[in-house]
Amino acid sequence: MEVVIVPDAEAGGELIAEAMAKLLGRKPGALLGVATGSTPLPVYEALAAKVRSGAVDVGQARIAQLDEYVGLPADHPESYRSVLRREVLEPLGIGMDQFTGPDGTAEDVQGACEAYDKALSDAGGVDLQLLGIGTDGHIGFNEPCSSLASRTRIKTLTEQTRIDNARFFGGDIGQVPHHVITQGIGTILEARHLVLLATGEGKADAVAATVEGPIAAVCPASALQLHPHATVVVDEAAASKLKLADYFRHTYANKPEWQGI
Ligand SMILES: N[C@@H]1[C@@H](O)[C@H](O)[C@@H](COP(=O)(O)O)O[C@@H]1O
Repeated sequence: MEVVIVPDAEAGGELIAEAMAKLLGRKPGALLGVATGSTPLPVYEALAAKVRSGAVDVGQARIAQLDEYVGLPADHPESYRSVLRREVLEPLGIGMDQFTGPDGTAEDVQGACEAYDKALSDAGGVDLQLLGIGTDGHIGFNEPCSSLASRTRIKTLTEQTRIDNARFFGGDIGQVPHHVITQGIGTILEARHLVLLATGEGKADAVAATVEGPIAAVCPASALQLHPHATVVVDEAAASKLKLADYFRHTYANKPEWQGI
């Protein structure tokens, strides 16, 4: 696992957008896995700026969703499909025909989960999966003690995650669904490159457990330690509880320039 400590969220966004641009340069039809939440926004802004300047062509790029609320109509403004349309697809000029996500409105939720897992592998697998992290170490909506081998499935949110996400529902926790569909941890680990971005002091404990703690289902993001190509990008505040911060700074400062992340 590589840990890159950046000065701020904007620098993290630029670094990851650059990695996405390089990937699309060598594989124009790459499948990019995207996440919701506030953290990835600087990545999408930096990538959109590259599209506008002509530095990257997303004409053939494909976008895959990480997780979704169960029961929100697809056109509800806070369904993750709507959020991604607004924050990723529209700014990048990518159409819905280049997008794939789970059906959070399906009557047969389990069937929808299995269908999405299969759709991802039929699409050739995710090339780069961008991840945020919950304050409890969750990735996607894989709450603590999710199986590290899990596939896309329905999960019940913890109260903490519902409290954290109430801000997107006008602060009304009653509006936050209890159930979600999420790519499983086993599904996420199949992506060719995992890039987790964490910013702010509120993520410092979760980042320390992810990077320097044991691989344990109680911290789902620690599963990244099992992946052959995982990059954790953190700002100074999110890195503040890493014991090996100086080592991570040293290795990143001295790696070959051609290597990228
Ligand atoms: N399902 C999403 C996660 O994918 C995201 O990483 C997390 C953190 O969000 P934020 O980046 O806003 O802290 O929120 C939700 O739970």
